Formats: sequence, structure tokens, C-alpha cells
Amino acid sequence: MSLSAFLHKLVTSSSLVQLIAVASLLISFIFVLTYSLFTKRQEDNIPTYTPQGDYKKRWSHDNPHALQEAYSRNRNSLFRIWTSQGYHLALPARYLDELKMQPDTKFPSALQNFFIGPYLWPVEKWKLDYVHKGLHKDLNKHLPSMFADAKEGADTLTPAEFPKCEDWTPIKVHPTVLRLVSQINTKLLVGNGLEKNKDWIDISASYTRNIFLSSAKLRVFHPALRPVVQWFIPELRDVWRCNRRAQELLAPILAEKVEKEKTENYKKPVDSIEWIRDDASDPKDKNDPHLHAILQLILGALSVNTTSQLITNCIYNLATYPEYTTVLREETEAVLKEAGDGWTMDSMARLEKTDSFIKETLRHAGHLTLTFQREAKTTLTLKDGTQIPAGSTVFFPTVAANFDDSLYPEPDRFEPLRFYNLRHASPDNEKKFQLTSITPEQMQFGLGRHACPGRAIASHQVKLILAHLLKTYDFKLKEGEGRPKTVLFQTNQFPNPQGEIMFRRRR
Ligand code: HEM
Repeated sequence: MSLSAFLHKLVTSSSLVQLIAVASLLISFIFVLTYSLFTKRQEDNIPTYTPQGDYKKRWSHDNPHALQEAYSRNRNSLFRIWTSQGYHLALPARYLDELKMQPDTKFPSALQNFFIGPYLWPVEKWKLDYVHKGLHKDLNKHLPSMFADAKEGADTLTPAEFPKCEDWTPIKVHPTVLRLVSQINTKLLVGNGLEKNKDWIDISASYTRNIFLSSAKLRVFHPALRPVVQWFIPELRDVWRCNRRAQELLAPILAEKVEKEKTENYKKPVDSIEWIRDDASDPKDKNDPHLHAILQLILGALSVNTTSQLITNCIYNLATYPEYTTVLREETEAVLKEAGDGWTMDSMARLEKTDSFIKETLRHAGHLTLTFQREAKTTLTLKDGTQIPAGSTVFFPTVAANFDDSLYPEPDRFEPLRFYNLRHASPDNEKKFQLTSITPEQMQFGLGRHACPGRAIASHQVKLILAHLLKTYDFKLKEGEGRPKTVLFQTNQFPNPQGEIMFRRRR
């Protein structure tokens, strides 16, 4: 009997109660099967480590310390650990050099899986790769023109976003910085006037929070339940709304590009829409506003969120350690004076103490507790015989290395000139301890094939904005209050979005 004939017989010959019972059994069976597949662990010799206490709760609310505990017990070996996405493998630093350039066919980035992409971005998965491919190819090639945009943005928009503060005034730092960075990044990446479009800036500022929260909430639920749960997550509905609105805004820009291309002497502008159009291997994608909307919003999320969080944390630290306000101000004023005619990329490189301050801030409070998330498509055998089984997701516990006392003496101490001193400890160190340097121990920007392509422009942007603020304001914590507490959720470390710092125009 065929399946359809069997179903027909079942429906016509059974009572409603019997049908409900059969349906419930069927659903339970699918649920258990999916669950067992999802949680199935490979039969291998990789040890599993479970941090102490109510570990699943710790994963959500004490993630940095849980990872530090796991890493301190397994510093040099591969171990398996439960995450809210199932069991993943934590890599020791010694394997990173061997793994960092593995091809995407074997070892692609797992960032899309981290965000549970299909619920947020309803396009074919491989098309999301246009973002990083375009940026790796084109971003640093256009760094000088992007630097000029970043400089102009910092000069004109910083005074517009931060109030005058003639006397000590409390400022909610994160939302202010977020709007500022959204506008600057839109100008230097997307361009086409969208930096002046209020809708685009509102979307760009809220999108990151919404994608992080949507995926964090989806992760709480078992994969089998997510198709239903998705409709009840307000932030996810907002992501879909933003995708649609961004599509409406990009459609006329793409249409205009198509028309202009037909004219003689057309000079293609430098913007990330063009980078993606150039790279689109499927011709249908070249001018598809739906796809472009999603890709531009992802790019915005990767760049706006990270940069604005770092600037916010720097301002929290300037208010907490006011003695360094003077140190950094002296440096920025001296370098700018030497440069004569405003900031250049060369003069940015001479801000060594500022660079160290920012890097120490990132070491203490990077936006993610783990980086180098990769998916093993095939079993990878390392030189020492260790195998990473096909199907595993791996990561590096960056937050744990950041607080490893064999790498950083007194790691809990915020030591703003730590990297400045390391940089000058030997001539070989000059290039090793800069904000944008990446090594298997300094993984805040990831490593290898998928290392952050935006780190140079991010570094310039943070310095330009800090230099502007140092020139204009003094900072202090609110009376009787400490540094605004970092908000921990799963692998995210958010600078407190409600945190207020006192600003006063310099006298
Ligand atoms: C403080 C600022 C930033 C931090 C801390 C940061 C950090 C990271 C990290 C940890 C990764 C994953 C790397 C890996 O898996 O190996 C990444 C990827 C990426 N970042 Fe950044 N980022 C920042 C700013 C930016 C900016 C400004 C842009 C764009 C202009 C950008 C674009 C990207 C892209 C496209 C990827 C994906 C790369 C790939 O998968 O190949 N980031 N970033």
C-alpha cells in the first residue's frame, strides 16, 4: 500500500481521538529523533569538560568565567564542551597556525550557524558569503578613501551627536556612540546618501542588537521547536521588518546604478554595494535589492556593533582611570601638532599609547568570549595525529587566553600601557602587540582566512573619535557609582547600554 493510500485509510477509518494520538506519537518520534541527532556526540577520544555548578546557567550568564575555568584545566589540549548550540570543540592555541588557512571546502567560518542564519536571512546560505569575499578583496585596497570619510565623519558628526556639556552632564554613552558610528560606517561603506537617511540609520543602529538577541533567543530553544518559536520573538520580527525596509531603500539606488552604467565615461563609485555587485557570481544577484539589503545589513551589523562597543568601553575606562585621560590627551595633541594639517593614516600609527589603551580595553571586554568559530566539513587530521571529526564546530576560547596569567601578568588588572610596554620590550615586538596584530594568543579579531577584514578601518575610527572626545571633554564616573557593569549573555559581552558617564567641556 502506498503512503498516500495508507494515510487516506487512516484518516477515513479512525476517530478524532485516534488521529490526535497518532499525530502526537508521530510528532514525539520526530522530536526525539531530531534531538538525538542534534545531541549525538562523536565516538572518539576527545575529553568533555563540564565547568562546575549549574553549568548551563553559567553558559548564559557567566560565560567568560566558565570558559576561563575550562581553559585553565585543558590549556594545551582539544576538549569538548556543551554550548547553547550543542557540544562544540575548544581548540588550544597551538593548533591555530595549522588550521588558520584551511580552505572553506573543509573548514569554513561558522558565524552563519552562530547566528542561526536561515531564520534571520531568507536567502541561499552561500550567497551570504558575498559579504566577506567582497570585503577581503576590496576593503583594504580602498583604505585611504575610507580613512578620509572616517575622518570627515568624526570631525563633523562627533560634535553633532555629543552635547556641548558646558557643565558636568550625564551622557548615556552607548546609544550616542551607536548613532555616531552607524552614520560614519554607512557613509564609508554603503554611501549613496544613505548616511543622511533617518530610516537607514535607525535600522542600522537597531539591527545589530536585534540579530544578536534573535539568535540568542532562538538558541535557547531546541532546533525542532524553532520553526514555531520564531513567530514569537519580537526582535526577530523586527529583523524581518528591517530587511524589507532596507530593500525598499536600496531598490532605487540599484536601479540608478544600472541606468548610469549605460552612460559614457561612467566612473564606478567606491562603495560596498559595488564590491558585492562585482563579486556576484550568479547574474540574478547583481541587482537584487532583497539580497543586497540583507548583505548590507549584515555588513553594518559586523562593523557598527563591534566598533561602537569598543568606543563605549574606551569611554567607560577613561572615566574610570582619569589619569590616563591626561596621558592619551598629551599623546594625541603632540602627534596631531607634528602632523600639522589634520590626521593622516601615518599619524594614526604614531598613537602608540592610545593604541595600547584601546587594545587593553578590547582584551578586558571584547564583544565575543570566543572567536575563530569554524565548521569541520571533513575530518581533519593534525600533525600530531589529533583528529577533528567531520561535523564538529570548533572555536577558540579568546576570553580565557585574554586572562591567561602566563601570557599577561596580573591579567585582571586593567593596565592601559601593557601593550605599549610589550611593544617596546624588544625590536621584534614592534609589530606583534598593536591593536590590529593577530596571533594565536591575541584573537579578538579572529585569525587566518576569516580574520576580521575591517580591523584597520575600525582601529582608525576608534582613534579618530577618541582623539576628538579627548580634545573636547573631561570625563568622570557619576558620583558614588563605579564603571557601568558589562552585560553578559551567552558568548556576548555588551558594554552596559544604560551606562551614563559625566562629560564636561574642557576649560
Ligand atoms: C572593534 C571592531 C571589530 C572587532 C572586534 C571585530 C571582530 C571580528 C571577529 C572576531 C571576526 C571573526 C573572525 C574569525 O572568525 O576568525 C570578524 C569578522 C568579520 N568582520 Fe570584524 N570586527 C570589528 C570591526 C569590523 C569592521 C569595521 C568591519 C567592516 C568594515 C568588519 C567586518 C568583518 C567581516 C566582513 C567579517 C567576516 C570575515 C570572514 O568571515 O571572512 N569588522 N570581526
